[in-house]
Amino acid sequence: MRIGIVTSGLGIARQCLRKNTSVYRTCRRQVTGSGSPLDLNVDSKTGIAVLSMNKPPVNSLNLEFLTELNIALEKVENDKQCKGLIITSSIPKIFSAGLDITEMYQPDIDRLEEFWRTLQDMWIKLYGMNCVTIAAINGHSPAGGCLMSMSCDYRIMAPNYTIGLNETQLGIVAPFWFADVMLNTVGFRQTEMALQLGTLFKTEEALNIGLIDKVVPQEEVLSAAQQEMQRWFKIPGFARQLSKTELRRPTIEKLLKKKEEDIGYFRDYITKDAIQKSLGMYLESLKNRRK
Ligand SMILES: CCCCCCC/C=C/C(=O)SCCNC(=O)CCNC(=O)[C@H](O)C(C)(C)COP(=O)(O)OP(=O)(O)OC[C@H]1O[C@@H](n2cnc3c(N)ncnc32)[C@H](O)[C@@H]1OP(=O)(O)O
Repeated sequence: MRIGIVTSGLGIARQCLRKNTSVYRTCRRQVTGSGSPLDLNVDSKTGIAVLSMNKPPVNSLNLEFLTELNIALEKVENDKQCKGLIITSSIPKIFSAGLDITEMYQPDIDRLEEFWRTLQDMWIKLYGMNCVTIAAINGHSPAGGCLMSMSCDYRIMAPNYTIGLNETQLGIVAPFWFADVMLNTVGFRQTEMALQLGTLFKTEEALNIGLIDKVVPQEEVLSAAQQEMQRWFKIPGFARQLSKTELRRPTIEKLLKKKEEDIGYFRDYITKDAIQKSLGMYLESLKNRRK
């Protein structure tokens, strides 16, 4: 089954979310053309869903894209046929460039808050997914891209890319829940160094510190993820799921308790003059890189 979801504005996205049971039908109908930022393929035989991000140029996470991701995650979670989810990218050499910096630079405040809330929701869903989740990292994966990868159960990455929480290099700070996920993944010492230095790890370095679990050639990333999934499927689902929930629940609950506070903190922090200046300079440096 091939399902695509188009980004034709928040209206449709919200409509899909509200009428959750008809999401499949509604979205399939919309999809026929090209231009969908997400491809969701569910193989009913294997029970594996492949969610491929396809938002040129760099799969940056803006409000609309995060909304689409939320819809897709919800669909997978509600689909009794789906036992596993692989997240990957259709953009050559990029998994995801992380949060769309233009959402945070000179923002409209209402949209900024909605953006952050939607990101929180996406992370809560992904980190807490009952089904097995594997990140097939076939490109660079900085900041928000790294958060998405770390939120999966297993990470397979192609060589010669970078991954990490590089926020300090932008002059900003990774939120506590980004840091918590990294802590849960690689431990305190690696996290305190990586977060302060804003380290972007090369694939091999990421493997060495346990930020990713396996390296395979670029063209094998997806098939390796499909293969890995079989190992997880052999474990009785309920026992595996409960083990995951027990381990991840405290981290999710920490954010759930402070969701509104976190949105306010983010808004006040991001709109500070000094932070706006840093973001503006970083955006400029990205644009000038190719000159
Ligand atoms: C208390 C809370 C505090 C705040 C917390 C905020 C947490 C933030 C989390 C984040 O995720 S911030 C984003 C961090 N991301 C990055 O630093 C990645 C930046 N991008 C790159 O390094 C590179 O673009 C790339 C991903 C390695 C790809 O390189 P490539 O050479 O293939 O493409 P580019 O020519 O650099 O980019 C093409 C195009 O896309 C624009 N762009 C790239 N990344 C972003 C982004 N994250 N947001 C918005 N736009 C981005 C880039 O400027 C180019 O634009 P044009 O010049 O074509 O207009």
